[in-house]
Amino acid sequence: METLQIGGVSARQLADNFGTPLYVYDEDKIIAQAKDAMENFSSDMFKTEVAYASKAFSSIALFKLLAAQGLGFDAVSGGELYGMSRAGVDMSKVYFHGNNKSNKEIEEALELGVGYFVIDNVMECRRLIEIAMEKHIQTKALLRVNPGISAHTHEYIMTAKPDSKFGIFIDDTEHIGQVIELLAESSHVRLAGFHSHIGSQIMDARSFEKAIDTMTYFLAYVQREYGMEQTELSIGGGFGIKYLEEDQPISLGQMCKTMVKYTERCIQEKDISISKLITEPGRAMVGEAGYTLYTIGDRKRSGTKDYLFVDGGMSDNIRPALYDAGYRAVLAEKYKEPAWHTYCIAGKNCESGDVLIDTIKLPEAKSGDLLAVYSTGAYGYSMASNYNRLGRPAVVFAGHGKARVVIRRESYADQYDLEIE
Ligand SMILES: Cc1ncc(COP(=O)(O)O)c(C=O)c1O
Ligand SMILES: N[C@@H](CCCC[NH3+])C(=O)O
Repeated sequence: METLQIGGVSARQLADNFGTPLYVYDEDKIIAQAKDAMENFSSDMFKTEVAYASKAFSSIALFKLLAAQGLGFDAVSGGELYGMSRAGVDMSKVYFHGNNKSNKEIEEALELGVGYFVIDNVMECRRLIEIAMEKHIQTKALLRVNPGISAHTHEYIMTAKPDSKFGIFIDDTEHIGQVIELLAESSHVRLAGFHSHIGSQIMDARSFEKAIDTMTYFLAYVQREYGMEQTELSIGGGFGIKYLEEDQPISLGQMCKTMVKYTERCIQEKDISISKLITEPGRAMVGEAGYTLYTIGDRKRSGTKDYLFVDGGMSDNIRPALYDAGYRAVLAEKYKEPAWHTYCIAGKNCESGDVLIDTIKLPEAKSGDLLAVYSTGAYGYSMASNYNRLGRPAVVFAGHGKARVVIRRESYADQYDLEIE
C-alpha cells in the first residue's frame, strides 16, 4: 500500500503524530516558489521587490522562511504587522495595506518602521499625515488606484470594478489629485508611487498586462500633470494556482518574468521611467504547498448522494461555501488505486452548505481512511474559524522527511480562554 508523502513524510505518519484535521505544508515547495519569484522578478531597468501577501497564510515560521529568501511582505492589519515584527522581518520591506486602517494601527506601523503605507482614500491620507507629524516619523506611501480591469475570476474575488471598495478609481482625478497634493505638502509622508491589484486566482497573463498598460498610462499622466518622476509601481498579486485537474496556471516564475518584461516594454513605449516594480503574490506562494488531511468518519447515503463525512469542514476551509471553490483530493493510502466511486465530501459543521467537495471520484472509502485535499495552503487556515467550537487545526511544516508543528491545534480551553466568568 503506497501512501502519499508530503515533504518526505507519509500522510499516515503525519495524521498519527499530529492528529486530524491537519494543515500540512511542504516546506520545500514554498522555498521553491519563493526562489522562482525572486529569480524571475528582476530587471536591469528598475529595482524590484516581491512582497508576500500574508493574508494568504501567516505564521512566524513562514515569515522567517520567506524573509530568509529576501522577500518583503504585504500586511493588512496590526495583527499581521505584529507577527512580522515578532518574526524579525525587516520592516522597511513591509507594505501596509487595508482600507480603514485605524489610528492605532497607523501609530503601530509607524513605530515599527514599516516601509510603505498603501493609502486607500483621502481621509486615510489626512490621518496618516497628521499621525506621522505628531510622532515625528518620516515614512513613504503608495496610493492604491483601481485601474478598473475586470479580471476573469469569481466575482467575489474581483477587486477592480469601478465600484470596488478598494482604492481610488483611476478616472477619479479629483481625489487622486487631492492625495498627491496633500502628500506633496507633507514634511513626513512622501508619495513614492502607486499600487494596483486586479483580483485573485487569475490565470490569464493578459489581465495583468492590461493592468500594467493602464497603470503606466496613469504614471505618464501623473508625470505630465504633477511632475512626478521615477515613481514606484506595485502591480499587486492575484496569480492563479491549480485547484482542479483542468486548471492550467502559468508558473509563478514565468508570470513574474512576463510582468517585468511587459512593464519594461510599456515604460519604454510611453517614455517614462519607474524606480521600482513591486508584486505581491499570496496564493501562488503557498497555495499548492498546502494540504489538509482529514479522517473519514461515518458514511451515509442520502437521496442521490453518497456522503463521506470528515472531521473538519467549512470551519477549516470556507472557500467552497464562500466562492463555490473546487478542490481535488485523494485517499492518502489508496491514492494510486483506481477511483470508481462517486462521493460527496461533507464536513461536520452544523450548516447544510458545509460541503467541501460536492462530487469526487475515489477508490472505495471506509471509516478511518485518510483524505488529503490538495492546494489548501492559501486562504485555508487564514480564513478558518472556530465555528461550532471545533477549534482550528494544527499547522505542520514538512520537509526532507521531517515534520514540525508551526501552529498548535486550538484546544477546547484555548477557545474559552478569552471568556470572563
Ligand atoms: C492588495 C492585494 N495584494 C495582494 C493580494 C494577494 O492576492 P493573491 O493571494 O491572489 O496573490 C491581495 C488579495 O487579493 C490584495 O488585495
Ligand atoms: N480570500 C480569497 C481571496 C481574497 C484575496 C484577498 N484580496 C480566496 O480565498 O480566494
